[in-house]
Amino acid sequence: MFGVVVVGIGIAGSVRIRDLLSPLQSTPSESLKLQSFVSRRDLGQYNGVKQISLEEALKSNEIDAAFICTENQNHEPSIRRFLEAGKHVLVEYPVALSAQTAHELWQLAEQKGKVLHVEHIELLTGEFNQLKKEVDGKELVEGVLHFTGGALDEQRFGFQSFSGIARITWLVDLFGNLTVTSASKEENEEEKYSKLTAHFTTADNRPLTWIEERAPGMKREKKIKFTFKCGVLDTLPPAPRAALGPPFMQDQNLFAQKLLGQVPEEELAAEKMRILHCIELAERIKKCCQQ
Ligand SMILES: NC(=O)C1=CN([C@@H]2O[C@H](COP(=O)(O)OP(=O)(O)OC[C@H]3O[C@@H](n4cnc5c(N)ncnc54)[C@H](O)[C@@H]3O)[C@@H](O)[C@H]2O)C=CC1
Ligand SMILES: C=CC1=C(C)/C(=C/c2[nH]c(/C=C3N=C(/C=C4\NC(=O)C(C)=C4C=C)C(C)=C\3CCC(=O)O)c(CCC(=O)O)c2C)NC1=O
Repeated sequence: MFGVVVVGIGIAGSVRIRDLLSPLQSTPSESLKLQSFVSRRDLGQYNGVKQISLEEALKSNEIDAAFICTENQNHEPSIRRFLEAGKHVLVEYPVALSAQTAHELWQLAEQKGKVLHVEHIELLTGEFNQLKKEVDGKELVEGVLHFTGGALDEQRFGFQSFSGIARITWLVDLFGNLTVTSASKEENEEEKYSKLTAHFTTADNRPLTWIEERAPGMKREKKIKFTFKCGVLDTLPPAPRAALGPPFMQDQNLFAQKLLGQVPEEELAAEKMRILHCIELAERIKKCCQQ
């Protein structure tokens, strides 16, 4: 059994608590035991789980792993403290807000011999599984991924290429490693409107464009237009419910498998490479926009 503490009780943190309290039967999640949670707010208890302070969590012998579900700005200091305290870490994406920090955090995890797991539920949805099947084996000519969503505060969630890392991850998982060719950002501070446009090329020199548009009240939605040699894909295929349960639950199982030593080294290495590659693209986009 691995004792777990959840840190940060927002949308993601409350789903984590729910899922930890009701693991799917006969899945690796059954080896996780939710012990307590940490919050800046004084909640006392939440769904029967007790609140403790961050210091108590770091010192506690009954806690083996922390789920970091706070805003992006807080990921780095939290991951560092839990790894330093000898705990395994699961963090909601993005792992960090700079490429250098991400590298340092992995180094620290390896030095401490602990698991550093980054949630990427965007790869675990029925929608994405279906899309991946459709794209598989087709030859890309060019593509666009356009995301819209509500405003996110950059102070708390970081530059848009980092908070939007899930879109970069989609493109990399579908089309392989990418190169950023240019990027720009439009903003209207009064209306809290922002639009990021990034251009990439694939290893075969095919162009891909990512647009991330955010404003208060804007509907959370993804649109695609992928042109292949054999035709155009311009709607996300209808998504069957994922057979393995909701995305956060699948992610929790993956983390438990890592703790149990059930994930092959090559898989861990490939995942780490993908995450670091995506963070490096995010960093490159940020630099282009700030030039
Ligand atoms: N909501 C979702 O569906 C998904 C969220 N994520 C990631 O999950 C993380 C959290 O996002 P949401 O839950 O949507 O945001 P949110 O704003 O609902 O929750 C963040 C929570 O963390 C708390 N918090 C911040 N700093 C803290 C600290 N130092 N100590 C304790 N608590 C602290 C805040 O008070 C807030 O309750 C982000 O990294 C986001 O990118 C990732 C995938 C999906
Ligand atoms: C309803 C309001 C709502 C909010 C405020 C919300 C926030 C939210 N959803 C995210 C991702 C995500 N959120 C979800 C799914 C969900 N997330 C949920 O809160 C719910 C209810 C679902 C259920 C379907 C998924 C699958 C991702 C990964 C990125 C993606 O594919 O869109 C992220 C991480 C940053 C990002 O990729 O944009 C945030 C902050 N999601 C929402 O749906």
